[in-house]
Amino acid sequence: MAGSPLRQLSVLFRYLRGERPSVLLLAVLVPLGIGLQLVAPQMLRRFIDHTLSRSPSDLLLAVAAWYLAAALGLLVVTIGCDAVAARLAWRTTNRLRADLVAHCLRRPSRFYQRYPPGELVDRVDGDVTRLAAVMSALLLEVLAQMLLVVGILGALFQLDWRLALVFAPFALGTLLLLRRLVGKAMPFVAARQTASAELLGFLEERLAGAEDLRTNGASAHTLRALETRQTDLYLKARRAARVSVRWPATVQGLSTVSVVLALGVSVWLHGRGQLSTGTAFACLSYAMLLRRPLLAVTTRFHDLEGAAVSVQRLQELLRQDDDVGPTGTRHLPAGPLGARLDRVSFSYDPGEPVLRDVSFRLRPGERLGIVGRTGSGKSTVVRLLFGLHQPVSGGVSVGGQDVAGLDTRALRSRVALVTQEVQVFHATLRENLTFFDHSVDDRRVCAALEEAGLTDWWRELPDGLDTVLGTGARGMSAGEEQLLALARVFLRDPAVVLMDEPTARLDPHTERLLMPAMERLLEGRTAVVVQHRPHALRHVDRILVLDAGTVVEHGEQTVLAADPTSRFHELLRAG
Ligand SMILES: Nc1ncnc2c1ncn2[C@@H]1O[C@H](COP(=O)(O)OP(=O)(O)OP(=O)(O)O)[C@@H](O)[C@H]1O
Repeated sequence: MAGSPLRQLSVLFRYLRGERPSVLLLAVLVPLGIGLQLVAPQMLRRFIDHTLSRSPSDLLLAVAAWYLAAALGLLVVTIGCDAVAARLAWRTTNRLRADLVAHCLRRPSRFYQRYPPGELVDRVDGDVTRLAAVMSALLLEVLAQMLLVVGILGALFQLDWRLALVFAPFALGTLLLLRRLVGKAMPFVAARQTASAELLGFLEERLAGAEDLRTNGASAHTLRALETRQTDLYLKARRAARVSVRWPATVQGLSTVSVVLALGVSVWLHGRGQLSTGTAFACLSYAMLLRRPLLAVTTRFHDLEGAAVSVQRLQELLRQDDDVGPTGTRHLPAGPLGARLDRVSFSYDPGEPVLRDVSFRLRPGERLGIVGRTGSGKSTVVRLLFGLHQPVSGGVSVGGQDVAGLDTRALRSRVALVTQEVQVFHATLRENLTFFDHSVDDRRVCAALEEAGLTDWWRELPDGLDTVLGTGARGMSAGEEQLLALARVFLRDPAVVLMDEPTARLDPHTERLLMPAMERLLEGRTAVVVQHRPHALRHVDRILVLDAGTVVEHGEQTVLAADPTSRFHELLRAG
């Protein structure tokens, strides 16, 4: 938690670069507002002194008119400043939010294992919103109020240097105190925000699994766990509030002392005939005015510390630069593509290898089925071919090109991955298939649905291709969702199809219904299909059996199935 809040927040100024007109406008409005605030006590001084010296009423009226004009001007400038600063804050933080979302969209699956969706939402939205609230406060209250303090001291000096001498140590002392205290509450604020994000992550996970929790009788446990987390958040929030509240109270006390001091010095100088009544009144006005910026800056530091912690959390997120795909620039040749693993070893973390010396070669159009016990490394092979990970040693290639050297978009356009997880977006059926690419012709969309065997289903939908699917809209069965995933692949027409247990969450009957569509999809394409149930691998040419990351069998499916001594035969028999 190193660094002061202001240093942490300075990273936000990068986002101010594109906002020159608003920044320039603020650069004019803020000093103007400060000038108007400083000028008001001077008007009062003149008014009082002219009144006491019985000056002509025209002069008094003119001073009063100027005072009113200054007050009105200040009102207009304050409203203008607030509006420009709020707009600036929203525009800059919206850009920050967009950067964060773009960054998250590039992250691999392990990033989402590290940050559950609820916690990510708290960072991408909660932290950014906290920053939006503070950006305007930062611009207006911290910088402008500091300027106001300097302006007041200057005005006092101009009135009488002895007055300035009384206030300068107070203002300086307050600022030094603030400097010492700034950042002290940050560890506590960080603990509060982490607890809050964890609570959101917990809620998101438990509400998403509400049905499972209810049917398995785990609701009471969930409520108890919620209470524990809420208590933790409450205790951390209370601790942060206690630490943060210390110095507004200190500054409040100091500023009261300064007003009493100003009053005493003014009365003393006035009594000795060295200060006019108007000047004494102006001095008191400045003393009151000085309280405002110092108190505002002080109380705002609580928010600023919270914002600085948000920036730290956002920076931590932005530092996660483990990219989701290969970073190369090469493209794949047109036409059918082969695939190859050449003596590949791989481990997720430094430690036990997950794959050891795995090799196979697929000619264009050839289909490989991978079977093996749970945890034997089947999905890892698929992820390597999809460019989600790089091997520790050995080579992974598609179409004769090393996957690591390929352009990610080029790879994804020719290689498709189907898993058991199907994300149905809250969007129309058409958008769910085209991934929001509105240039795709409806005829191609319908053809893809037909290939997937979904024609009867979608024709029954109330709004056809415009029917909204997903949460809160038209629900789908697990089988229909899986067919939708196949239709997405048909639409993209890739050369290589990778399937990672696409039917794992389906019952055998639904799985059988899906088989014709899967067979159509694999026809004429190079494919790697991972399946737990070896019976579901009818449509592949070759079989590779993995055991603890090592290839223990590899051959033609028909040959292995017919050989009673083979591992594959044993797996088939075991069912
Ligand atoms: N993201 C990850 N980080 C660390 N270890 C992982 C990760 N994903 C998988 N593993 C580990 O790597 C090993 C192989 O996992 P993999 O998912 O490839 O196995 P699998 O054969 O597909 O298993 P299953 O049949 O259960 O899906 C397992 O021990 C697993 O715990």
